[in-house]
Amino acid sequence: MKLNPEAKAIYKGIRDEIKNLIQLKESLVYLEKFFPTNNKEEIIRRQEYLKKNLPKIRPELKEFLAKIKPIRFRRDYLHDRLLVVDDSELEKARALEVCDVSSEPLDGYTIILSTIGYGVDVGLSIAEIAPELYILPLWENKDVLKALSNIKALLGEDSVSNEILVHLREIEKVMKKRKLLSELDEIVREEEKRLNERIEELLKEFSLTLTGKDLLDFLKKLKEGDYESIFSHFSQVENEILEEMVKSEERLSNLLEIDVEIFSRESLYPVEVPTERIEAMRSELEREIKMEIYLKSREVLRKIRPLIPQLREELKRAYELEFLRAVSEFTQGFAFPELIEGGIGFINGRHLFIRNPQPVSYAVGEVVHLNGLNGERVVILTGANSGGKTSLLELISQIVILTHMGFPVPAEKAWVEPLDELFFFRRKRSSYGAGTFETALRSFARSLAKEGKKLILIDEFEAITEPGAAVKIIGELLKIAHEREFYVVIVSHLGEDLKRELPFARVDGIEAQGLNENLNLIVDRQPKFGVLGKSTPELIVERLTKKKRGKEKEIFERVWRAFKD
Ligand SMILES: Nc1ncnc2c1ncn2[C@@H]1O[C@H](COP(=O)(O)OP(=O)(O)OP(=O)(O)O)[C@@H](O)[C@H]1O
Repeated sequence: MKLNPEAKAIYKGIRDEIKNLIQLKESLVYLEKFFPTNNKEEIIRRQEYLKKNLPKIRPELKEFLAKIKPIRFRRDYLHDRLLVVDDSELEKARALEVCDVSSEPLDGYTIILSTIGYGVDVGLSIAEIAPELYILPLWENKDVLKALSNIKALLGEDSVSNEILVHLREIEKVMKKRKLLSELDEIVREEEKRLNERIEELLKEFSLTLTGKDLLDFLKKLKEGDYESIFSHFSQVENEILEEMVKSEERLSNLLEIDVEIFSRESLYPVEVPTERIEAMRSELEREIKMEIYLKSREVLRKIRPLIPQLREELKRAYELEFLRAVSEFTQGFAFPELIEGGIGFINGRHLFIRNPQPVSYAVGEVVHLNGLNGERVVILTGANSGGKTSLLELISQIVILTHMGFPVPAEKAWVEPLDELFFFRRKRSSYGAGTFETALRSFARSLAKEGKKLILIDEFEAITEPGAAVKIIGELLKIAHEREFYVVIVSHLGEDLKRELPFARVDGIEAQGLNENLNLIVDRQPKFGVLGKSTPELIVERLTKKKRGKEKEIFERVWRAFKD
């Protein structure tokens, strides 16, 4: 569908509004597929797709969909392993580009894999040689798998993520160990601190027991040269300290599941584990954990590999669902328009960007469902300042654009003929002058010259030229539009003059009904069909007469009287 720049701006406004509701960037591509189209079958296809899918959307889906992220299985090169293969397989193995390959075992690798019996037996595939490339992304995205499972459950469907999650539990233990490894420094330093505190306690108790009579005893034995009993006194505390050390090491052994002997028996207090010893422990643990992760991953992957394509499908569907969810949120209370021939109309349409708008019913062309119309294709919309004329043109555009996107529209009911073009001429308050007039005239004429089904919306064309000339120009252009069977709604204050020129046109009016107690205009936004809208300057003068004081009031009173006479 062809949209001139102003119409396109309205389309973009709608698209951005939906875009803002979409929580996942991967879902945005779906929105791009809904650019307005003039193809009736395509509009119907889109409507049917949305009619089928929107009812599935429930508000509870939102929080789970927000947690969906892509699970990327990256093809990394793993430097920790060597694959030993027969000479004849070297080329094929290297082509996998997943780890170093050799025809004989080499030093310096944590994991040695082999197809010819030099290490852990493997087949020549990435899943066998580097199963972690599949399993670790799944493990790191357990939240995504859980969310997917919840989403499917809300749809009353089963998800493969449930089965994947069950199998992933098999690597839970080793993954916990891997986490501990990353915290090894803190764990050892914490134990070291605890041990030192315990030793301090022991020493404190020990010094307390040495007071008084014990001290005299001690001195006596020293004089007598009875070192044995003095040493035995000290060794008692030494033993207790050693016992505490063993306890600490046992605690670490249990936690890390390796033998731990890291506290020096040479210096008993304060205890300090040398960094090299922690590092040695770390590399031993790392080696063990890497091997265990490899073996477990391979075991798990053998079971879940066949589920991965379906998982990919489910993730894709989740992105689509998030798009649908945003559309559903945006179109709450909207209705699907009926595609008809001969006109455009709606009942109780609500402007998308006005808060609590007064619903408005409107039509151009042959729409039998609205009373008081005679199928006029050209309509002149007149009436009160700030009555809502521009807003009505916007509302018509919104309904027409959403219809051509295949979406429901903000109205109770709507009937729209599929069009080839929407042309919206918006009056720009800032730009007046010969240049503006010429540009506008040219683009108006260009739109009139081209074939196709069209809706032309014009907001106060006369504002950019003189009223007298405007009647002639607009009159002639609208005659052409009428001959070519285009639909036109034109906002104009020159209703009476234009009506004379264009007997085929309908004139509608939005009317101000008076002033309320705060002297604000009361406007009925619903245009009256076939009725010229009364203009409001009179009401504005009345308002100023009532609001102003003194000399100014006198002036406005005189002007107001002029209206009444
Ligand atoms: N259906 C509606 N319900 C509630 N408010 C509305 C409605 N239509 C328009 N308005 C409000 O009325 C004000 C004037 O609207 P708008 O600019 O469309 O009027 P207008 O007739 O084009 O005015 P002007 O003659 O000055 O160009 C805006 O603030 C708009 O939000």
